[in-house]
Amino acid sequence: MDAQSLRTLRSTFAVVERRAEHAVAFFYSHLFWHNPAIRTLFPQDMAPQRDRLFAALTHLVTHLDDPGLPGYLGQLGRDHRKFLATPALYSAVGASLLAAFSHCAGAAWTVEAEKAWAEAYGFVADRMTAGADEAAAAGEPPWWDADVLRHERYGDDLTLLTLRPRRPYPYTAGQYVSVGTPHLPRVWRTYSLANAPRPDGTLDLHVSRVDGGLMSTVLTERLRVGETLRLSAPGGALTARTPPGKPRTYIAGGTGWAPVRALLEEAAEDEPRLEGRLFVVARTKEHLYGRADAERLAGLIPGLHVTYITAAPGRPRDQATDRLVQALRAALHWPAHDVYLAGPPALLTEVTEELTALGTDPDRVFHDRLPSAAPHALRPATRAERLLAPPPLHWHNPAAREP
Ligand SMILES: NC(=O)C1=CN([C@@H]2O[C@H](COP(=O)(O)OP(=O)(O)OC[C@H]3O[C@@H](n4cnc5c(N)ncnc54)[C@H](O)[C@@H]3O)[C@@H](O)[C@H]2O)C=CC1
Repeated sequence: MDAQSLRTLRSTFAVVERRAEHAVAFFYSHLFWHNPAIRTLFPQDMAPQRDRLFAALTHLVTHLDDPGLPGYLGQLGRDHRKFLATPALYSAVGASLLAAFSHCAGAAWTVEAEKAWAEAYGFVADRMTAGADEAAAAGEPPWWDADVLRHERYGDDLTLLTLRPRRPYPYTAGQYVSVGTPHLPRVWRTYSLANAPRPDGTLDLHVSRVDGGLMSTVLTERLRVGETLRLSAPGGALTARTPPGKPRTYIAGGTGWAPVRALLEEAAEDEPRLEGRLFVVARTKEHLYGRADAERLAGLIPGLHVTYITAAPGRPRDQATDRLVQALRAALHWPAHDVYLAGPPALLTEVTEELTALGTDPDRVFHDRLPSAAPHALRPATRAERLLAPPPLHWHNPAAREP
């Protein structure tokens, strides 16, 4: 896409963004009015969906010149096979998107703008369809059914699940998966896989119950051993990439422990002599559910130095992050370290900023931004928030872990 078209896309988007609520309402009304059958592909509660449209568009508009975008879109298309997304669905979404933009952009909707958006959407749809076709050609199913083998609760908020997919489920330690359950038709939420691939194919998920959260409440309170969950193709880029011999730091906040645990399990197998440090952060001592596992892994990786951090009793959970920042400041040699980071978005933002100030190369701080677990607003509150939390293209990917 040429520079002029990029400018046009961004300037029209800036206009439409100011009327985001109206644009979203127009988009879905147009889509469902012209394609009534499509409504059944979306969850009953459309409110979280509305956020995702603009989160997705923001991601697109801010990443159009990113060389990683085609690969990302291919992966997204692969993931969208779980919705049984067809070429007809992609065209219908494109037509309604352009209709919503032409309705809301006012004088900014010029012939050039229409051309630029049609081209951009065509590119997105083509890359996603190609990703889906490649996965289908490789014999990959649209989703994997997985039986629940273990359902273990820790207090009111935390549940550890062990699943056995009925077909081999290939993934890399550190990746995440979208999970669906018959209790909540067409609703999907992302969870990190909490173990490195095992010979018996079983896998663990750590679920933190979000107040008012649909999926996390069902997985915590209603799911039983013997039930079946659906898993989408794995995704995410929090995978090991540190050259042998280079020191590294792992930082896990809350259930962000899940992908870090998987990475450490893999490292214990592949590179047990690594030099590194691990910070495990939790809102209270009772929430430090990963401690026994962390000790076990540190036993297998003698060069791993572990620090546990919690908030003081009765203090808010983010006090633990203040304490973490103090501990990070006290640690040395940041420019030499690769950093693997997982946890709530606010923790990721704060820690990334701090690490940059401490001299870590920002390109060597690895994390995925799972969609926020916070209750949704119609759209995220600030521009910075939207830019910092670009989830997958959610307007047809209800894969977010939102209530
Ligand atoms: N791959 C990843 O990055 C993963 C991310 N997550 C995310 O981690 C979160 C897990 O939730 P819980 O286990 O309930 O964690 P939590 O809410 O108990 O928080 C854990 C720690 O994160 C920090 N934190 C939380 N809110 C903060 C805030 N507003 N400002 C600064 N620091 C804050 C605090 O240090 C807190 O002790 C979810 O948002 C989930 O989406 C979960 C698994 C994997």
